[in-house]
Amino acid sequence: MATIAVSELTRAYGSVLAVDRVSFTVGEGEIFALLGPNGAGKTTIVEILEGYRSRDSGEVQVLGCDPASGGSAYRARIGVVLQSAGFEEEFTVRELVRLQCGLFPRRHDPDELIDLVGLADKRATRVKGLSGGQRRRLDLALGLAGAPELLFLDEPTTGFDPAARHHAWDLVARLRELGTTILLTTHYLEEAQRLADRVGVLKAGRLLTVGTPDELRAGSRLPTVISFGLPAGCSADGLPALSVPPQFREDRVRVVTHDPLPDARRLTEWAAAIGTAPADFTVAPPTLEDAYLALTEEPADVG
Ligand SMILES: Nc1ncnc2c1ncn2[C@@H]1O[C@H](COP(=O)(O)OP(=O)(O)OP(=O)(O)O)[C@@H](O)[C@H]1O
Repeated sequence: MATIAVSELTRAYGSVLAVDRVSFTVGEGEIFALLGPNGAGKTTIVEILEGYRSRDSGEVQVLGCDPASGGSAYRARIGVVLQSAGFEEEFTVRELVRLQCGLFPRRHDPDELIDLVGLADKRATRVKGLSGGQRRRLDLALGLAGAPELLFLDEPTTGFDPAARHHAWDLVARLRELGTTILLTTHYLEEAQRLADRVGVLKAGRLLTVGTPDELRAGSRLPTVISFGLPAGCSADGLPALSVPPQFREDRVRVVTHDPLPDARRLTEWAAAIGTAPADFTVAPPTLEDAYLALTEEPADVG
């Protein structure tokens, strides 16, 4: 049975149709990322799934319950990590985590949880002495306090430096290993590519597509870009025939191709024949971000 099953979910605020007949499922142990531009409807969907917001129509089942009527028993089974939880600044990390763990019947050991989120050396630090990234780790510890079967992560690494972001990604990977199902929202496409088993892309309340990051990249039909520096003494005329005319930018050549393999083969054979390796030869297939931008920048499908 799916951990989350949403069918034809609809929610309007006055004349704004924030969520328009959205359907998707999330399997047990899966990491699912909801993506979409500002105002696409992500928060509305997540809050309906958490049981904090009502819906106008559609079916929603989460952990076998309807969140609208699940009450506190339902909410004890989920973990919610918000973007900016307000903390009691005078509490220490350990005090806050212990208090939060005490609220749940099924709970983590507070000290293990502090270790898990990488705050072991900040156990006795007051919240007011934590950096922004450390506060986000504390957010995560508090969201995990009830050993949730399902975790909602709302933009978990916004404001993180690169090292803290990688640490958070490792942590999510460990949670996956522990079997936690995760619904993630993020504006970082690299984060979705790294973490999500599947992603759903929303725009103006409609779910445009659902698939694995690789399926979305392949489905985008965007070209691959082969680029390299022209070796000294070589002219553009000497390049082999390719599936498309190459473009020249300063001293670099760009081949924007839907047929990358034969083009790359011709170019490497050409390089071998002239005996000089082109500088910084790269083959860049479309990224999830490219596919996402192509999808969300298309005119809206009305109907
Ligand atoms: N309480 C509310 N009252 C009126 N309109 C709302 C309310 N909450 C959201 N909306 C509108 O519903 C739409 C969807 O908003 P929502 O917050 O779900 O989007 P989002 O995808 O989470 O955006 P973001 O990426 O900016 O967080 C937007 O047009 C927003 O203005």
